Amino acid sequence: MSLYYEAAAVLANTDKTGGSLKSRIYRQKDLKSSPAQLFALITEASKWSAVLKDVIEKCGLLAEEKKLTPILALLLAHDLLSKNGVAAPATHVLKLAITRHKARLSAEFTKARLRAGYATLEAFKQAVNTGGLDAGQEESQPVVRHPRWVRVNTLKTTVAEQLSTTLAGYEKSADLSPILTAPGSSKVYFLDPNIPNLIALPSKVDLTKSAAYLGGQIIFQDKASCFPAYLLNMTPEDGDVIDGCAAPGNKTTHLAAIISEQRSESELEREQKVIAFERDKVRTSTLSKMVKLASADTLVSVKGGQDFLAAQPDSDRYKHVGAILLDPSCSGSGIVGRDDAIKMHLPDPQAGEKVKAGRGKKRKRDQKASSVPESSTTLSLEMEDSVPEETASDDKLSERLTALSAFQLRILVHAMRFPKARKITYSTCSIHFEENEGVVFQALASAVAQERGWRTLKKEHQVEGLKTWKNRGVWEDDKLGEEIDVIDEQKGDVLDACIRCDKGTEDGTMGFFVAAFVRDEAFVQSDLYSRLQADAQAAKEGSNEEEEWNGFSDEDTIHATSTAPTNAKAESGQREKKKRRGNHNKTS
Ligand SMILES: C[S@@+](CC[C@H](N)C(=O)[O-])C[C@H]1O[C@@H](n2cnc3c(N)ncnc32)[C@H](O)[C@@H]1O
Repeated sequence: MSLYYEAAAVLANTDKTGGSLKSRIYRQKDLKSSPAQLFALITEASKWSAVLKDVIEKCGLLAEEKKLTPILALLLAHDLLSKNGVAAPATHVLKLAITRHKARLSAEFTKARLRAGYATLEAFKQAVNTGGLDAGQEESQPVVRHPRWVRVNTLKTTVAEQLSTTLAGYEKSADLSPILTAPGSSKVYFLDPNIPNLIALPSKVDLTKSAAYLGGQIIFQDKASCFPAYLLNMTPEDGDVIDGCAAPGNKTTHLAAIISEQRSESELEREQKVIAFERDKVRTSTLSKMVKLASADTLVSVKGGQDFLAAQPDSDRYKHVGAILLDPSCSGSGIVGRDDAIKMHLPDPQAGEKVKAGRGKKRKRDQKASSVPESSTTLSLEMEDSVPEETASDDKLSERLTALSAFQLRILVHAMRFPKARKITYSTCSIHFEENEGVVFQALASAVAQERGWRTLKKEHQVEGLKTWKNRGVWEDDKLGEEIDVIDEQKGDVLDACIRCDKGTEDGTMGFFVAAFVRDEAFVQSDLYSRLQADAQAAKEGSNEEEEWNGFSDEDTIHATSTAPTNAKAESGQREKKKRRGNHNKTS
């Protein structure tokens, strides 16, 4: 019988344990029931709770059964009425306490169904499962919800195919606002105008069990998270692309889809690849699964458990890398909880007394009674931890931002060292200047960026769907160190090149930031020339053995952004080579 007691204990949460419902259950070590069973019971019962609260109160169950708490009554009534019965031996005290009232509970349940306008139990279940009973509430006060963004995976299917299968019967909306306020899981969709193959659906549409989702034909990916791969604007001439921080792989598979779409149009013989680095071994397994499910495995080479910072830019392995997507670990401050916090409406223990007092009097039936009665006690349960990778903590925010931005700058500057790279996107799901524009300005001021000619991609040169995006970079005074000398004319251009998304707006996005960097072909050629010279020199000195790249230290010089790119490109390449050899010598 531990199932109901354990579920009730999780819900009562007397220890005030933090975190999502899922993490609270899965973190408990001494459970007798399976965590999956507990999670399912609680989430299912919560969907029915508005109905069951009413049913339990009308029966006066809690006044008669003193052994039952409101939570226990709700969980047991749920299994008795909408499942196959209570999962306990026939003589168990809890089972007896609920089954004694089965006839009255069933009768009230039927009345609730009919009041809500459902002729069959099946139809009633369907409405409850898809949030259809929320309609009464939402009519009086429309709630704006974060949409469910669905990227159609063009490696496996097309938008047209998905509209006629997975989304058959859905009506097209001309703009996003009806999606944001759609009650329950209304069958309406919006085709995104900025990102190709992206569809917005009402928040509560549940496609998790659809064949398309399970088969990798559609991928749940927030609109903003689709910006980096699209902004990179890959062409067949760009060669390979590195995803430097890849797991779980949303952007990796997006890149693969974009490359694949162009493959048919390309006359180049060499096939482009996505090289996906993921430092964390556990997250690598998620990445590999996602890549396979999306049918991207022939295009993606997963560098699992490998640190991008340790990748040697001059290595032959990366000689075709013309583009790099960097989406490093960040504070996650832009992430929107997937509006899937659930509410559990609990029955009022006093309701039985009122029922007894009122019994015998003719009750006026309200045919139009709301299917979601007002609740006196409601539990709100977060379903998922909203920050999947890192957990932001307010108290040490400034320290954390300093550490994160130092790492982000380091990884971005490292990407700028790949000799053939001519495009980079840098993104975070953070709202903080320090991790966003702050990193961009510091990267531009780095010796590597200046010597290699990196600059931000101007708004007017951005890919069609994003040059029209209005929300651009912001400036915050006194956030950059004094060594960064940003001159005013340049500041405006750089900020205009940066793209921001805010959460909770009519755009329906999470909080996000992305900037693209580019450099001219002359700089790329000059880098390659430097590399050839350095190799020749090294061969002459007889020290051309394989080296392990240890990266530059964090103390890499940062120059003022006003400095013009140097003409002495070959020399600068030599300097870097020497420095690299120096580092190697020190560590070997
Ligand atoms: C924000 S997540 C990336 C999300 C991913 N781009 C997507 O859209 O699905 C950052 C990932 O980078 C990984 N990471 C952090 N530093 C790394 C490094 N130096 N090399 C490779 N992976 C790294 C983290 O383990 C984490 O999985």
